[in-house]
Amino acid sequence: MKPLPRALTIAGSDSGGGAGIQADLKTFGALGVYGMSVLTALTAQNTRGVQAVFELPPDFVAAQIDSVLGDIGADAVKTGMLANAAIIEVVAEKMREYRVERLVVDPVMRAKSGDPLLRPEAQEALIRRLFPLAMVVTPNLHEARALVGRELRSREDMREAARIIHGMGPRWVVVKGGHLEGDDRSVDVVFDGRDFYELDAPRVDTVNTHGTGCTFASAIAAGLAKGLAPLEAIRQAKEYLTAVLQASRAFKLGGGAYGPMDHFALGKAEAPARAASG
Ligand SMILES: Nc1ncnc2c1ncn2[C@@H]1O[C@H](COP(=O)(O)OP(=O)(O)O)[C@@H](O)[C@H]1O
Ligand SMILES: Cc1ncc(COP(=O)(O)OP(=O)(O)O)c(N)n1
Repeated sequence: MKPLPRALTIAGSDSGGGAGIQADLKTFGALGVYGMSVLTALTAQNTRGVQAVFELPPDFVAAQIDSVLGDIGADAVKTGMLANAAIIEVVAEKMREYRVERLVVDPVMRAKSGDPLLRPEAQEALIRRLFPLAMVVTPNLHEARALVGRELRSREDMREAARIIHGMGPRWVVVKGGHLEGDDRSVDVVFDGRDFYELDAPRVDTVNTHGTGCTFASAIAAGLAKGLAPLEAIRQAKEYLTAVLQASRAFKLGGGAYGPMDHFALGKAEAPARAASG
């Protein structure tokens, strides 16, 4: 029997279940990957926003990584909310110690609600300590803007940002276009240091976009854990995310502006068809 691919997420908890560790583990499960988690912070969060954040001690983050990578191991690792510079330092040190090759860094800075998830002074540590270890980094437009220090309004701006961020060390950069205004497509720009690729998908008309970034980065990690090449893992992640967004449109949870997705909506949509044909 083929061993189950293993993926680890190092991220914060979203008590509302839409983003963070919860979205990551749902994505791993939906994509047939054995998921593990190292918590960096707890958030009291729902569809209305983030009400409170509790950052875990860096030593405890290190202990969790040792428990998982010292015993079970991982075929790919994904980072999400890292909260502060001390946690970033510890995570980077452990990625080196365990020689993690397939590392996806989602440079989470704030939630869609606008609430901060990374201390501003920690951005430097993210760039200097973690980016050089990353196989793929996945900034959204706001994060890319903060990383390169200029406004991004067009695809051309996204390409330029991808080029600059690539210079910070990662092998692949995906600048996500989910927040680009006035576009009926949802286009992400991918750069590997030589070539640009555009991942083009229809923009899904839905309020259920909470956790799209976490889901996308976890799906890339799942693909890498299965042994896919980076570009193929990125393409498949985009397809998965678009399909889940489409299938989750009727989902309604909470009273806030952005609802969560239903990661298992695809399986449910297919179930009656399978039963009918079987
Ligand atoms: N309404 C939408 N329809 C289709 N794809 C979307 C939509 N919103 C975001 N995406 C896609 O979701 C992924 C995550 O992007 P984004 O929402 O920008 O990230 P984040 O959640 O980190 O802010 C990207 O592939 C982006 O293109
Ligand atoms: C605990 C936690 N981690 C990350 C995020 C950000 O998630 P993201 O996928 O970028 O989704 P939005 O927050 O932008 O909807 C989070 N909110 N909480």
